[in-house]
Formats: sequence, structure tokens, C-alpha cells
Amino acid sequence: MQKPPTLDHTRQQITHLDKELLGLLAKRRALSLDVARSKEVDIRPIRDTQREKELLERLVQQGREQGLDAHYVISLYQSIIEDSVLNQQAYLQTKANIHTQQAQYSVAYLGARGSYSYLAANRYCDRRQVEMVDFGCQSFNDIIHAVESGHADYGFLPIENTSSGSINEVYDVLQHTSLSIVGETTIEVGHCLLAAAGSDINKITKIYAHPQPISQCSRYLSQHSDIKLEYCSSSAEAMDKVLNSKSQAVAAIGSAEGGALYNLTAIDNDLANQKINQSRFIVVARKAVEVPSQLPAKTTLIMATGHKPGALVEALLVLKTHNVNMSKLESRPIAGTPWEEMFYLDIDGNLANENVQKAINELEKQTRFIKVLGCYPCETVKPTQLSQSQLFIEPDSSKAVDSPSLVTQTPSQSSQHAKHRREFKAQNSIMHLHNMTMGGQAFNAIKQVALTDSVTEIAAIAKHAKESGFEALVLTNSNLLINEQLVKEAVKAINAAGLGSCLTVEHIIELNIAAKLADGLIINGSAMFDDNLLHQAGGLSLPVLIERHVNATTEQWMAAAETILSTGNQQVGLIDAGIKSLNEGQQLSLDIAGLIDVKQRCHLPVIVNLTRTATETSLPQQAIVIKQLALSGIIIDTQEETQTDILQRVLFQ
Ligand SMILES: O=C(O)C(=O)C[C@]1(C(=O)O)C=C[C@@H](O)C=C1
Repeated sequence: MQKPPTLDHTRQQITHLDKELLGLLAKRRALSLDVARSKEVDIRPIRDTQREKELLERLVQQGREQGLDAHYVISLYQSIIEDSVLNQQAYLQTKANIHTQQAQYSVAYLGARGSYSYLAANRYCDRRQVEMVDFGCQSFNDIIHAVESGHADYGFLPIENTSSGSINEVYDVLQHTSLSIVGETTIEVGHCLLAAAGSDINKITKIYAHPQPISQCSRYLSQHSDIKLEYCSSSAEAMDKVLNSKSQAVAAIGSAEGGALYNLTAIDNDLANQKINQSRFIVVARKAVEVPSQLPAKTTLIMATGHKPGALVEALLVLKTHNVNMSKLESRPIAGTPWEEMFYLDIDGNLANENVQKAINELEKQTRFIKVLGCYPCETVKPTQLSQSQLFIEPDSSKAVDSPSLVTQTPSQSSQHAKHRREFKAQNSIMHLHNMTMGGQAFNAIKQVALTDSVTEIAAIAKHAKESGFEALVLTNSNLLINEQLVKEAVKAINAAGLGSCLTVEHIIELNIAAKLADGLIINGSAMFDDNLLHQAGGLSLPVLIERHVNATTEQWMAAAETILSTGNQQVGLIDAGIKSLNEGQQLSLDIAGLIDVKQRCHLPVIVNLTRTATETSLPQQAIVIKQLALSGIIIDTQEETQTDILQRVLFQ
């Protein structure tokens, strides 16, 4: 066998090649700025997805010729294009706002050098080729004050995280500031365990961290429950404490990049519960900015609607009328006025656009309070994807039933005269599941639990749920073909606790067994396109709820209900468990616009399952929104013991 080259030699070659690659990337970046300059003159949008598709298709082909896998090539180029788009946006945004053209930005952020806020601010300034003068603060209020008083030009505030949800305190400080939101930026939050060199996890007895990372790494921390936790005001403070302790027995949670500033080593990586852990920051300044028309813009506003039922729905319908998409909705209590909420809305659109202006003017007439917090470039760059055929991958025909694109609707299903439409029946439909009335004016709270081997355990869960005000229990993962007897006993225990029972089904064979056992059935989203199953469910005489497929349109969802109604069964309801969104990972998004639309056009009860759309912190707020939309109820997991005041109030007042 021929002797391979020495490791050192090969590594030298790789190092050399990597340097060349970086040089090429820098050249590409410079060219993309030239593109931005021409787009500035021609007034063309930054994003050209057609060009991106052609580029990716060609690269996949060229990559394949060199033995490179298509997915590898695509993911590399998606990040290169994201960088190109964000750089072009930063360039045009600065050009359009002369007052932002400075050599230095003084930036107020939480903590000290090395904190995630510091890293986000640094990234923001780097992209604008501006030197950052850092102004570390102890609290969000201090950040606002530093900018309001002119001590800093910009303030960085973390607004949401993919694992722990929205950051309520930031929403609260925004209610009272005179500052404007002028930008946003999202950073990858790679939580590591940082300690002095030579330490390892077995030596650690205490961890310092900010409450946010602690909540985002709860799973990792529960595996090391013997280690003491000490809360800090920022990740930077945590790292500083470890550095000053000069001990190998203490550690901090923070980024590897931040840790390096404190001479700390990452002794463990990827601590966050979710694989993709990102934080979005908003940038605030004294003067609002204008966003050039070539850039995708976001406008954030806050409003307080009247106290009457349906006030939020009416306000949101204004956005629909003017074709304005809402990408985020949050609510926070108004200090001093108990039971009232301030709503925070992110809308996709430029404040200078006529439709956005008209919608805001109309909202001003409907609401008790409304204020635009700012209009700024949207930094979410949705990656361009290639279709299966462009990737030369054969579609998996066995999954045909899961794929909405393969389903054709008959015209009668989408007709306005269909049985599910308000044109057919104006009032909300009502159905009965055990003692629970669903639909009409009712708002039901339902719990969801996975079947366990122990009926005693299910009985205890049901009893607790009943005491807490829930009306039904959904059993998931029941695998009826194997567990029929167990499910029978579990249903008996649920009914004995005074709750209705619901079983989730995916296949016809399960449907018939489930119909004999439970008070109601849920057709799993993955089976929503199975016409045979829907027809079979149409022949039953017990309540059937259809879960929306994560990729299904509202029309397809209602068409599934129509199939059941037109086969005979009139006890039909809809469950939305969230749809696929731009968020990475397992988290799904609430399709608020879709829910409003369905509620307007369809008389069937609509329940929302929040198990995959809400985090522990966002759960009460999502529940408030569902109730405000006058939908028929929510389903939450038994794992979610978020019995906060708000949730209790929403569900049971
Ligand atoms: O070609 C353009 O128009 C560019 O802006 C460059 C580029 C790229 O980096 O390749 C970036 C964004 C566009 O969506 C398409 C391509």
C-alpha cells in the first residue's frame, strides 16, 4: 500500500485552501455590494429569488459533477446568499438615512463584553463597517435611558428567543419609551459551559448564568441537578465571576466567542434544549429611519383595543382588508389597568406604503391607543429552496397522502354553498362531547396526554385536570391496534373523573376501534387528506375533529370537514395545531390570519392545540389571543404546568 502524505502536510494544504476560499468569499461579498449599487440606481428589489433558483440549480449540477452532495451545496449557498442579501440591505439602508452615516456607533446593550447582546451589537456594526463603542448596561431600562439621554446612539434589546419565547420585560419597556425601532438582528445562540482551562464537568459544583440561558438549557441542567445554580444579570457577569473565582469548580453559560474574551474554555457545547437556538434583537434609536422601497420592511406597532368581545378580531380584520400580513402578535398587561392588554404587532410592510397607512388610519379610529414603534428593514432571509425535480430526487410515492400538493379538490368542496360555510348556516355550530358543549359561545379547555401503561396515572391526571377546570382529555400515542384494552380502561377512568375523552386516529383500521371506545375522535393532521378515512368518519355519529396538516391551506382544511359533513356526520369541528413556518426546529406557528379567515367563513367549532406552537412563556399569551379571536377553545399538554394567573384567567374567568 502506498504511504499516505503526512498529516502535517495534508493539514497545511487544507489551511492554504481555506485561506483561498475565504479570499474568494470576500471577493464575492464585494461584488454583491456592486450589485447593491446598481440596484440603488435602477431601484430594483434586493432579493431576486428567480436568480437565486437559477444559481442554485447550476451549482447543484456543477457540484454533482465534482462529487459534492446537493444538500451540502445548497446549505452552503443559502448562507452565502443570506450574507449577501443582509450586506446589501445594510448598505442601502445606511445610504437612505444620512444621519446614520457615522464612523462610530455608541451602542448600549445588556451586560458587558462577551454577552450575547454584545455579540449581536458587534455583528450589526460590522455589517455596516462601523466601529462600535460599547456601553454596557445593567438593565433594559438603563439601555433605554442611555439612548434617550443621548449617552448612546443605539440600544440593543433582545426581543425573542426560539427556545424560551418572547422577552416580556422588553415589551414592557417599549410601552413607555420615546425611542423608535430602527433595526433588528438575529444571532445564533450557541450555549456552552465555560470554565477555566483544565476543568471538566465532573469538577463543576456551581454554574453562574442569566435566567434566559438557564431556561433555554433546562434539559441539560436537569441532567446535572447536583450542580448549584446562581443567577446573574447577564452572561458577561457570569463569565466575569468564573474568571475572578480562579477556581476550576465553577462555570458559566455563554458563547464560546464571549468566553474567549474572559480566557474561558468551552468544556461542554450545545446545551440548549432546541438544536436551533436563535435570539432576535431590536435596535432602538432617538430618530426613526426610512426604509427604501427595495428592502423588505417590517413595521411594529402597539395598540389597546376596546374592552368589548371581538375587539381584537375587528382590529385584525382591518389588516386583512388592506392586505397587510401580520407576522407576530404579543400581548402584555397594561400597568395600572388590571385585565386590559396592550397588543404588539409586527406587520410585513413599509410605513410609507399606501395600504399600511390606510390600515393604520383605520385602526386609529377603532382602538383606544395606537402607536407606531418603528419601521425597519426585515432581516429574515427566507432561504430559497429547489423543488424535488430540480434536485433530481424522486418523490416518495408512499407518502403521497401526506402531501397537500398532490391533493385535488372538487369544485363543490370549495364552493360557497358548501355545508361548512356561513352562507349555509349563519350561527356557530354546537356539538356535544360527553358533558362538554363545544362551539357556539363556549370556550373549552382541553388537556392532552400521551397514553402511559398505568391507568392509575391517567386517572390522577384526569382528576387533576377536572379540578383545574378542564373539560376533556385527549389521549395521544394510544396505538389502538396494540393497546385496545388499556385504552378502554383509560377512557373509563377519564369519564369517571367527569371529563370527556378523545382519541387521535391516523388510519381507517383505528377509526372503527376508537369510535367504539371514546366520546370523540381527532383525525390527525397527517390523515387530513385521506379521503377514505374522511368518508368513514362521515358515517359515524360521534364528534370528529379534524386537525390541520402543517402544510394545508385553510381551504383544504375546510374541504376535509366538508367531506365528513356531506357523508352524514354533522358533529364536525376543526383543530389547528400550527403550521410550518420560518422558525427552525420543532416549533410550529399559529396562523392567526388563517384562523380569522376560517372563523369568518365557517360555522364549525375551531379549537387550537397549542402544544407545538407555544413555549412555556408564550402559552398564556397565545391562549389570550385564541380567546380574543372568539375561537372555541384550546388544547394544552399535561406537561405544561404553566398555571400562571394569566392562563387561569383566560381559561376559567
Ligand atoms: O444577483 C443579484 O441580484 C444579487 O443581489 C446577488 C445575489 C447573490 O448573492 O448571488 C443576492 C441576492 C439575490 O436575491 C440574488 C443573488
